[in-house]
Amino acid sequence: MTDSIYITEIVPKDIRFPTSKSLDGSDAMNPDPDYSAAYVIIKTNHPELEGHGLTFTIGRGNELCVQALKSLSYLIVGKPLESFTQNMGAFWKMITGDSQLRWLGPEKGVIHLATAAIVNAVWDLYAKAERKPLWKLLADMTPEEFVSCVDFTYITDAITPEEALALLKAKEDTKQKRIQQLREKGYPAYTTSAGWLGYSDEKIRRLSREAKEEGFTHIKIKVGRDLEDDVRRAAIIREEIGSDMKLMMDANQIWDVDEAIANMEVLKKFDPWWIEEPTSPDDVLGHAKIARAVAPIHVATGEHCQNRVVFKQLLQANAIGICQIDSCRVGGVNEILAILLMAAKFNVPVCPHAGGVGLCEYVQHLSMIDYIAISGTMEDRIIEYVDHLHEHFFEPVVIKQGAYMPPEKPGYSITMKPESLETYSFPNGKAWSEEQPKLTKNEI
Ligand SMILES: C[C@H](O)[C@@H](O)[C@@H](O)[C@H](O)C(=O)O
Ligand SMILES: [Mg+2]
Repeated sequence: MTDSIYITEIVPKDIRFPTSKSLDGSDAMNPDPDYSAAYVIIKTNHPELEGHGLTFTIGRGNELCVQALKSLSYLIVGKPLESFTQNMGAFWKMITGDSQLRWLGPEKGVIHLATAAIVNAVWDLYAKAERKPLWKLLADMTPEEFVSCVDFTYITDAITPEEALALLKAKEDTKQKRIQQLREKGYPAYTTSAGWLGYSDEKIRRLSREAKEEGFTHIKIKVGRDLEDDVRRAAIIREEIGSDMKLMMDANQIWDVDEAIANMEVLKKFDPWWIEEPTSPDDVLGHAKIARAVAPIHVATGEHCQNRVVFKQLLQANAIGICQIDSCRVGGVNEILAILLMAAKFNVPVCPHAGGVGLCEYVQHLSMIDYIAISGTMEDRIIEYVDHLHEHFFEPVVIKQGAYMPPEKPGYSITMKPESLETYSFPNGKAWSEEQPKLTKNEI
């Protein structure tokens, strides 16, 4: 039905949540994030049909992404949706290929974050027009259609379209079984909500206990501000969760390479499953050195990995044991599919970065499509879950017994409620224009 749909306008919005007040989301590098979204609504000639998308930032500078969205909008406004959906790979190349805008990246930074918001909004619109959740839209594609969504530029030395096709064809016959499995049991989640760096020891203890009671089997803790603190906090969490549950650690880029190796030598006694972002996200060889030194602890990274090329190098250099795709750090669904295909070829499990605002809503679709059509397995795979801000979405994630249940409404699950968009609009929404009292230390 996409042929009669025209894109008439895009409406960008600067949305910010004052999460820094309660230190939700705090880590060694980012002590006081305000979870934010450069949000975009794609309007069409059908008033009831809109595409929604966002890119995640942590507050100041969100306006730069909003401006970049406006700059990109001329590439889609006035065009029929079908001109994109008939070849989604070509659509992505067009959006990232405007030479003047490309100069700002290429394919990295603010312009790429904004690209993700627009690309994801087009996928949301496409899925809504087809009346399917995004994961199902992709699951119903033939391997040929699926491969045509991917731009293989710069990655053919790691995976060719023919190899991708063979990989997808090998999973084709068993897709339905996995869809059924997902609908029955969901996709396992881990929680980061217990271990933010700004939380008190008592709060960490309580939240770890609650996470275990809620059925989570994996929990992530923030490290990196102070080694002694890390040891104390890890000991508290291990005390609460016991030795069966998996514990992951996230340093959010705070260490130099040798420092990461030395600190993990101390922290390894808590049996971490992975160390996430141990150093600069651009340092492929540094990650590889750390990975060799800390094995069998895995190195995980990706939330600040700027594009498929850097993911390719991380995989080629054996620098990561866990591939952490981020739904809007790279250029949206199409580029994610490229990374999922490469990770499957290199046999590296994908555990997406989520949390933020809207990231859980997004990434559940991506892990599900990885399971249904690409890797075909959930072994050593788990989706991050953070228990914040879901109430602002029309179709918030559903977690049952520590697992994400597949979304069933059409689209990419990212549509926010109008009242939330209004209240958290920056700087004039009520949440920002009315004086908010700061929380006291005890309330945190
Ligand atoms: C500032 C943010 O909350 C980060 O701490 C968060 O994305 C984190 O790295 C994560 O892995 O969830
Ligand atoms: Mg992280």
